[in-house]
Amino acid sequence: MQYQLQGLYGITDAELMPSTEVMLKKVEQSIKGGAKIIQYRDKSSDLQKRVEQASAVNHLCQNHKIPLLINDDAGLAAGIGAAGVHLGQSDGAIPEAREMLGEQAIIGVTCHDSLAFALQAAAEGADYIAFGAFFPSKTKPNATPAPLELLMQAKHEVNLPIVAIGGISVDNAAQIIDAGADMVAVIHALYAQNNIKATAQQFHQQFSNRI
Ligand SMILES: Cc1ncc(COP(=O)(O)OP(=O)(O)O)c(N)n1
Ligand SMILES: Cc1ncsc1CCOP(=O)(O)O
Ligand SMILES: [Mg+2]
Repeated sequence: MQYQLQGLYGITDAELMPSTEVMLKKVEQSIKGGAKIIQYRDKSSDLQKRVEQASAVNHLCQNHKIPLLINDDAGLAAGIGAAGVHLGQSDGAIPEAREMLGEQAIIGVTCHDSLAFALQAAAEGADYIAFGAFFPSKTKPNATPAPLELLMQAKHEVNLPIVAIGGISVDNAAQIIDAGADMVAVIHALYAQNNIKATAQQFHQQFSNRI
């Protein structure tokens, strides 16, 4: 299936979603509010939990025709038939992930604050590039800071959809989108909210204003 790589990109979080049931409810609310891509991100080594949760979220996403990407783990993505994988700079090679997942899979790559990483990811066959953190992140306080101007520069120099991540909220998303981001990836400012659907709608609105 061809997916639209634009809009709100929700990323799951083990602390904000302490059970699979809570995870499914929160992710569904975000999709109903307009999230276009979901990532399953769990940094634990509990393989059984990871398989169970990733499979459950994958079913939910498939029902809504939304792609689920698995963070870090192309093997898990292949095992549960997810739409793709998100790879950091130390999470394995793009060609190997492509081999495991196939031509249709979405492979996203973390580029931190580096245009050189982005150009390399593009040359190796990535489907999107991700920069950040653009703002202080509650989820990942030590993430490399990235400047807003990088988005505009990448827009001109790399022919791939761009994800911005790190401390993005409904209050600062507009400047990120104006600077050239095609997607905003959000954890805390989405999934820690009481009304996740309404928050997702607010993010979605900021993209709709520009389409
Ligand atoms: C969409 C998106 N962008 C960046 C990241 C960060 O990936 P990585 O640098 O590998 O860090 P971890 O998320 O694995 O801690 C991401 N997950 N998603
Ligand atoms: C995984 C990751 N990589 C850079 S910042 C970040 C966390 C994003 O979470 P939040 O939206 O809560 O800042
Ligand atoms: Mg990673």
